Amino acid sequence: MYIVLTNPKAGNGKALKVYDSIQKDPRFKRHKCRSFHTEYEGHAELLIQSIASIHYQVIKAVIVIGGDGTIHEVINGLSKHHEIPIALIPAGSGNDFSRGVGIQKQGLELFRHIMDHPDRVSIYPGLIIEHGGEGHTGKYFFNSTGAGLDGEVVHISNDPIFRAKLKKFRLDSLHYVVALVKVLKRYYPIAVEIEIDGKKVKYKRITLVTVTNHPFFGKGMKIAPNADIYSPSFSVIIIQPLAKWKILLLFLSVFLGKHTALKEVHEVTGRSITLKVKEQGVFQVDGQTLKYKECKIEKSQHPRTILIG
Ligand SMILES: Nc1ncnc2c1ncn2[C@@H]1O[C@H](COP(=O)(O)OP(=O)(O)OP(=O)(O)O)[C@@H](O)[C@H]1O
Repeated sequence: MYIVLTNPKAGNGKALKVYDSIQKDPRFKRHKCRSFHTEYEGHAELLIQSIASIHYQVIKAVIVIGGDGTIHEVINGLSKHHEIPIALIPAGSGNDFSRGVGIQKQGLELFRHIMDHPDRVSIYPGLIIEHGGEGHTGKYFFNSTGAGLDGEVVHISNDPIFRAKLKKFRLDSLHYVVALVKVLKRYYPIAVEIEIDGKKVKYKRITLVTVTNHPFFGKGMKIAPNADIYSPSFSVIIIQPLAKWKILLLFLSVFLGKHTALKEVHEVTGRSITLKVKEQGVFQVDGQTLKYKECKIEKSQHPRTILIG
């Protein structure tokens, strides 16, 4: 049995169109695909957790139709079932994980490929665990996590009122750019202590720190040009304070991965990273925001099979 999980809101309804096309394909019935649609934020995680807890022995794969937010919920919902393969039919507005893992095909063609002869790759998701807070719970991530400017931009760009306003002016595809401009008006660099594989550095002021599994962030920006999802290490991008005009230059060059030429931008690799901010700060984790004071980031000990095409 295959579980097909669709977020009908992803990509402004694109996921629903993709689902409509694949459920008409004869393979859908032949391979015993069972479909579920998410109904609210966070639903994918709860839904897949309860489906997997009952049917884990017969699930051949979970096929996700959606974007980065949906796939993030799904890996966390499957945190007790590392053996279940996941496939993503990208239908979000950003689709950074799809770029990072190298998915080439789309929609119905990708579905047919996954059913007939999928390429199987194995990756180690990231795991972020809070230190010293109330939760002590971990979150898995496929893309990246970070604090500073990117946390603030994601925080604003996920605000439903902000998104509704952009939609009204048909600017929703530019939500990261508009959020960046908004954040820059009042943004102050943060103090952070970063420990990478046992080496600790205290920064009085940085613009952002991002720990990433693959190069892409915020709809195809090549934030960490040398990151590789198949590597056992993360890429860590540290950006020291920049003049505001230079942040815009950074923003323009990041799509080509050329921003690392700026002297304020550093890219290093590491397997075990601890981030400690002075006051509780906004972290983005796969485009969702969480508040931490201190957190540890490592690769999951369990590989996850991804079906791609
Ligand atoms: N029925 C629903 N109504 C409203 N929100 C939903 C629903 N189902 C899921 N969501 C939420 O929609 C959010 C966005 O989904 P997703 O990230 O997959 O699409 P996207 O934003 O278009 O793509 P991307 O993240 O790749 O830019 C997720 O955080 C998820 O929790």
